[in-house]
Amino acid sequence: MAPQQRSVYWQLLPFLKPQWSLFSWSFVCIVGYVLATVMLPYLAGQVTYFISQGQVSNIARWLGFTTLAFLIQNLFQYGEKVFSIRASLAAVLELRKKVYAHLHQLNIDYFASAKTGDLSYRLTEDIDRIGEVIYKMSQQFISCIFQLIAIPIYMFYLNWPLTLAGFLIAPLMAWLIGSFGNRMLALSRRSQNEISNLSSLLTEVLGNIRVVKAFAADEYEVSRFSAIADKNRTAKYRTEHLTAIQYPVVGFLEAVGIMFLFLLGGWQIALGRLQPQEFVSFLVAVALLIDPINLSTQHYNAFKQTEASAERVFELFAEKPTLRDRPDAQALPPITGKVEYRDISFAYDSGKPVFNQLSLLVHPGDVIALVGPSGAGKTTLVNLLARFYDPHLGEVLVDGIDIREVTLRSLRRQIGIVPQETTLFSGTIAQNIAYGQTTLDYDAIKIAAQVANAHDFIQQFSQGYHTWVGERGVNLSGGQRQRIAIARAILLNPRILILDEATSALDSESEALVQEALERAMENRTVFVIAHRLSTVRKANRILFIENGQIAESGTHCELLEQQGRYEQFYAQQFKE
Ligand SMILES: Nc1ncnc2c1ncn2[C@@H]1O[C@H](COP(=O)(O)OP(=O)(O)OP(=O)(O)O)[C@@H](O)[C@H]1O
Repeated sequence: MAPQQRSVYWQLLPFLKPQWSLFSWSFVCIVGYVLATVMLPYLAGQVTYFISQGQVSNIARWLGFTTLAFLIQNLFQYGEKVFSIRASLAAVLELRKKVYAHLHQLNIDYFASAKTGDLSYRLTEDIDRIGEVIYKMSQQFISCIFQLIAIPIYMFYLNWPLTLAGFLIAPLMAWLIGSFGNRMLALSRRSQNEISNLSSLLTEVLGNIRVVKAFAADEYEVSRFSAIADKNRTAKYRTEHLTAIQYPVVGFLEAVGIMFLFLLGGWQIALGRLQPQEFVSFLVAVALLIDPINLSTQHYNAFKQTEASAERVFELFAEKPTLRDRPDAQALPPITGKVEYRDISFAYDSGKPVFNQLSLLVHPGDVIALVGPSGAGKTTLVNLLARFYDPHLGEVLVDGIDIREVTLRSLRRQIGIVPQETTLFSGTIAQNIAYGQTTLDYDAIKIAAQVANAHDFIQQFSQGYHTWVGERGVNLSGGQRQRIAIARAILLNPRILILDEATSALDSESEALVQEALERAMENRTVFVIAHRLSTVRKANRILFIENGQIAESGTHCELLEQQGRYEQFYAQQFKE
């Protein structure tokens, strides 16, 4: 079989291997369980025989043996369940951690196109299904298969013509189960996609509920939701409908098979080729086969259905990060904050060049304001510095070191970023300020908050720095959130600071507090600020007017006004009240 046609389940092997000892113990218990189970028909035959002879003491003795067989069978069943659930949960935990860590390695571009709801569905529901299948396969399915092998062997030993006749129906059932399974996989793929579409829509719409409300788009959204939910219902119904057909068909065939056996058994007894107690043993063996047959049908279905989930999870591993640490990458030593862009050319995947041989030298402590029309490349310029992307030509150097030669972590830890919109994660204010740090230094957090003008408002909450924010936490105003973001950047004490000034207007008091916090944050650091405020451009050491992939003009506010070039025009439009 060609590797690409291999079942996706093969890719689970590396996650199952470390659990081999637990799986082995489970296997031992399964063998014990099946052996104890195979004893039962024989014991039932013996009990029947002594009942027919009226030998009470023998009846009691054989019933005692039967009870013991049941006890052993149940103890082994407990063992197989416990060992295999432990192994499956451990394997799934490893898989989930690996997928999540892998997602964090992917380029930032991947997340621009991927749907968050879909990703979270893959990491939760899909992986849970895989876990269930591993459990069912490693425990129940293997046990069923062993029973389906061991019990018929015993039946052959009892009376082979009867067994052979009884199993005429088996290939037909196997074929039926197989064809149901393939159809089930196709339907299940569709159903899974519909559920993940629903989850993506919910994440997108509920996450942007302000926009929905502002555009009075609630009816539009409800109808969009209804359409996808309806597709989801149809897909689910088709899967369940197939199951609804499958069980009665397989069940009916089983019933016909059993009737057929009674007929043959009666005939064999009449011919004197079979003892009545042997026929009882035979019937008990057949009864013991019903559960494994039914369960293996169910498990086969689950196995096929979950193949779609496994495909969706392993698809994520197929996404490869292009932006990663080189094998020989070293940690960036503490920097002074000198930045150089050397002959940079860069284009996004769309192919349209953003920069063409751009060069720029920034000295430690310089405050650089990036100004220019929308889409000129201001954000891209700082994205290249934080290495969210690599330039196609040229290099970005920090303190003379090409940033591709150092680890991403050591680079980003020395660059503070204050974005336009502050994201607060679920947690306390202190945890949000110290975002990404595992141990909290409350003194340092407090100092950072003081510099960022956040300490006073934080103190006003009854729980201070322990106040819960983010989802289900207190609501912070736009200005307060910005000051938390500033404190977050200050706490890292970075030599390079990137500020993306918020365009949304704050009230004048809040504005003044944010402005003051920013000015303090900028002190003694190299700062790149995507400027939207007049006060910022005035204070910058240098303004870069970016246009058409180039630094069209460069100088202080006064110098550029005197030049009466593009900046002067832009200034007249954008900044003058
Ligand atoms: N992830 C992306 N994928 C493809 N193209 C992108 C991406 N991000 C930005 N661009 C394009 O690159 C160009 C520069 O974008 P950039 O965001 O750097 O501009 P900007 O000057 O920061 O704009 P604004 O002031 O509007 O934020 C634009 O043409 C934009 O459409």
